Amino acid sequence: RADAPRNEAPVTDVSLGEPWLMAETGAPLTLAEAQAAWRAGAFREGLRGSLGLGARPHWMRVEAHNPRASALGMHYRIGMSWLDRVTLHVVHGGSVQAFRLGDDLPGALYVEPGLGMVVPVTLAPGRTELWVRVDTPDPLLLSPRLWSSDELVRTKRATAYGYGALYGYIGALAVFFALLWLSLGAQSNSAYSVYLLSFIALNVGYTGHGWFGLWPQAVDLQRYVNLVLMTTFGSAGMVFGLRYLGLDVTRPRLSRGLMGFAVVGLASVPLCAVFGAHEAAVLAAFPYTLVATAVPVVLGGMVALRARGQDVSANYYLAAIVFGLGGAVVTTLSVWGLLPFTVSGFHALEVGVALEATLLALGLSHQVRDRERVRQQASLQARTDALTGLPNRLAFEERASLAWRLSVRHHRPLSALVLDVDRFKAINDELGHQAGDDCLRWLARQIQEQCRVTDVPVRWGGDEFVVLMPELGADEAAAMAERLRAVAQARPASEGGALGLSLGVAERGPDTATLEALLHAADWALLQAKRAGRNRVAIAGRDVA
Ligand SMILES: Nc1nc2c(ncn2[C@@H]2O[C@H](COP(=O)(O)OP(=O)(O)OP(=O)(O)O)[C@@H](O)[C@H]2O)c(=O)[nH]1
Repeated sequence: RADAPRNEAPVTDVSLGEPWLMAETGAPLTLAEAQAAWRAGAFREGLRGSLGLGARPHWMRVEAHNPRASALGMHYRIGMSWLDRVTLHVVHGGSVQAFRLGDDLPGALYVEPGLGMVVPVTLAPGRTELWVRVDTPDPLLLSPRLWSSDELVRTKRATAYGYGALYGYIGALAVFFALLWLSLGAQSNSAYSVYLLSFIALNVGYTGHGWFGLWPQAVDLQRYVNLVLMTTFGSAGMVFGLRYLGLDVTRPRLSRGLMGFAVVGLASVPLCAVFGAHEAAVLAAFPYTLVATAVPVVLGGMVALRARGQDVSANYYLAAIVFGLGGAVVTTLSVWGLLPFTVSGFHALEVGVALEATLLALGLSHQVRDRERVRQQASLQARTDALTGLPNRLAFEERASLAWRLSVRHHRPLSALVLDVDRFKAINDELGHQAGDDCLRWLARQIQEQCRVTDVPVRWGGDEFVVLMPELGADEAAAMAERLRAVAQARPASEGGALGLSLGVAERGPDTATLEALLHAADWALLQAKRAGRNRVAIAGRDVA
C-alpha cells in the first residue's frame, strides 16, 4: 500500500465535484469505453444514496480540483468496505493510475474500519478525474469523500474512539448479564447477553473492522459473514424477546413457531453459501432480518397492551425495542437504498441499540428486583402462620435459638410461656369452625399486643401458643401471662365473649440444659394449670394457686 505524501497545512482549497453515475447494461466496460459513454452523455448527475441490493455494476465519475502549484497527497473514500469488485482510475491529463480493490481480493486492501474503502491518491495541480467501477451483489453504497492525511488521521481517531465507546458499553453490559445469568440463572439474562454480542459481531462485520483486523485473507468468509451476522442478530433479538416476555412459557405454540422461523432464517445464508448463490443469500438475509427485528415490537406491544401498561418490565421492553427497531430499520433501509443515505442514517442502528441496551438493562434489573420480592414474600409466607399471621414454628426455631444462646452466654433471664384455650373444642362445636378461627385470630392479636419486640411469639399448633421472653424472670412472665388471661376473660361480647386460658410459665434455671427442656417445663406447668381447674397461670416448680 503506497503512502501518500503527508500534508501539514490544513487542506481546504482542494474540492471534490458532484458524482456522476452510469449503470453498465451489457458486458463490462473498459475505462476508455466508460469515458466514451461519458462524452456521449450517458452519465447522470448526483448520488442520492445506496444503489440497492443486486444492482447492475456502476461507474462513478468525480472530479477533484487542486488549485495549488504542486501535487497534493489526499485520501479518496469510495464507499463501504463490503463492495466486492472495485476499480479506481485516477486520470490526470494523459496519465492514468489504476487501483484494484474490494472484498473479492484478499488482504482487505484500502479498508479503513468504520470509514470504508479509502485510497491514497496524488492530485496533480488542476483537475483530476476519479473513475470508479463497482460490481457487487451487496448493497451498492458509494459515498465519495476526499480527506487530507491529517483529516484522515483525525477522522480515524474519532471513529476509533466512537467504536471503542460503543463496543465497550455494549460489551460490558453483555458480560454483566452473562455473569448475572451464571449467578442467578434466568434465561432472559443469557439471551440478552447473546443478543448484545450478536450486535457487536454484526457491527464489527459491516463496518469493516472484522475484514480489516480479523479475517483479511478469508475472502469467502467476508462474502457471507455480514449476511450470517445480520440473520443471527435478528434471530437473537427474537429469542431474547420470547424469553424476556416469558412467552416461551405462556405462549409455547407461538414461541415454537417463531423459533422455527429463526431456524429457517439462520439456515438460509449458509444454505445459499453452499450453492455459491451470493445474490440469493443477500435477497434472503435482508428481508428476513427486517421481519425478525419487527417481530419483537409486535410481541412487546402484545404483552404490554394485555397488561394495560401495568407490566413495568414489558413497558421497558417495548420502549427499548422501538429504539432498537427504529435504528435497525433506518440503517437497513439506507443501506438497501430505500431511504436517502446519510451518515446519521447509517449510524442509526448503533445509536438505537445503545439506547435499547440501556432500557433493556433497566427492564432486566426490574425483573431481578421483582423475582427477589417474590422470593422474599415466599420466604416470609413460609415463616408465617396463615390463620393468625404470627410467626410459625420454623420462624420460632430460628429466633428462639438466638435468644437462648444470648441468655446462656450473658447469664440473662429467659422465660417461656405456653398457653392453651380452655375447652376450645366446645367453641368449635357450638359456634362453628369459623367462630373458632375468629377466636384464634383475636387471641393472636392480644398476644402480640402484650409482647415486647424482643419477645418471640408463635402459634404452636391448634389452640396452643408459645411466647419466649428474653430478659424476663418467672414472676414477670407470670404477670404478663396473668394480663393475657384477664384480657381473655374480659373479651367483649361482640368478639364472642369470655374466653378461658390456661397458661404455664417456666424460667431458665442453672439446670435447664436446652431450650426444649425450658419449653417442656412450661408445658408441664400448663398441664398443672389445666389439672387445677383451668383458666389460671401456673409457674414451673411452684404450687398452682
Ligand atoms: N377453628 C379451629 N379449630 C382448630 C384449629 N386447629 C385445631 N382446632 C381445634 O382445636 C381443638 C383443640 O382441642 P384441645 O386443645 O385438644 O382441647 P380443648 O377443647 O381446648 O380442651 P382443653 O385444652 O382440655 O381445655 C380441636 O377440636 C381441634 O379440631 C384451627 O385452626 N381452627
